[in-house]
Amino acid sequence: MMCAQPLPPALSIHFQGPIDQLDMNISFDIAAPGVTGLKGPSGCGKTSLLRGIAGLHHFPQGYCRLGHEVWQDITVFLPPWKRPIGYVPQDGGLFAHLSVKKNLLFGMRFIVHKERFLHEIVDALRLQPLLERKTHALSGGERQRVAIGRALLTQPKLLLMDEPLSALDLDIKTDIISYIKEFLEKYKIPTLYVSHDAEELRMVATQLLDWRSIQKNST
Ligand SMILES: Nc1ncnc2c1ncn2[C@@H]1O[C@H](COP(=O)(O)OP(=O)(O)OP(=O)(O)O)[C@@H](O)[C@H]1O
Repeated sequence: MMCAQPLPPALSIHFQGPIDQLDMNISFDIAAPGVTGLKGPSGCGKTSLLRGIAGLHHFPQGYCRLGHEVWQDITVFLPPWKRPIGYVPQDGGLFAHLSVKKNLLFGMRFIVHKERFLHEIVDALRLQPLLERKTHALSGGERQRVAIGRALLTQPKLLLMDEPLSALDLDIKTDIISYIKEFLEKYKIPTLYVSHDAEELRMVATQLLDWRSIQKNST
């Protein structure tokens, strides 16, 4: 009789070794899709961890697997453009030479029902008045909303969010968190969500990771 193989963890990470001044040694598995909140002291390496998962840092001893797909091990290192992720960096990482609408459309080429999907996200993130603007003419909170919209519109297999709502005030933040949660549940996108704000993490996350619990002692 065939036995069903247990499903692998949704995300499995081990990064060890130096990048610039940082000596990273962390290891964790995330068992199921959902929003995993990550907190830790300033400068501990959270952004560097996300960049490692995105393939923007190459830790000397690294292992990174999403579901059955290995993105990094001793023989493999997938470049960032081959990793189906959505990444919302702290500064938004928008393309300065493109309008808000063109930023949003970037990466949507494989999405069906494009117009309807775009309309839904623009509406939920209140981006309609910004669509023709250049990104240098946006406030911090506007940049963050555009960056979130751009990441969601690619329907990634993994979403990495680094302080994505830090510039928004509570009213709009609460609405946007409700929408993001609904979206991620609908499309079953595992998400790693970094924030210093305990209340924000409580609202958005289905589980929490503390940096100290994933950090391994160097030998
Ligand atoms: N480009 C860089 N060159 C040199 N050192 C860097 C660079 N970027 C980050 N670091 C250093 O690496 C360490 C980890 O930085 P990182 O941004 O990953 O931390 P963080 O936990 O995200 O911090 P914060 O919560 O303040 O955003 C810090 O000591 C930082 O000074």
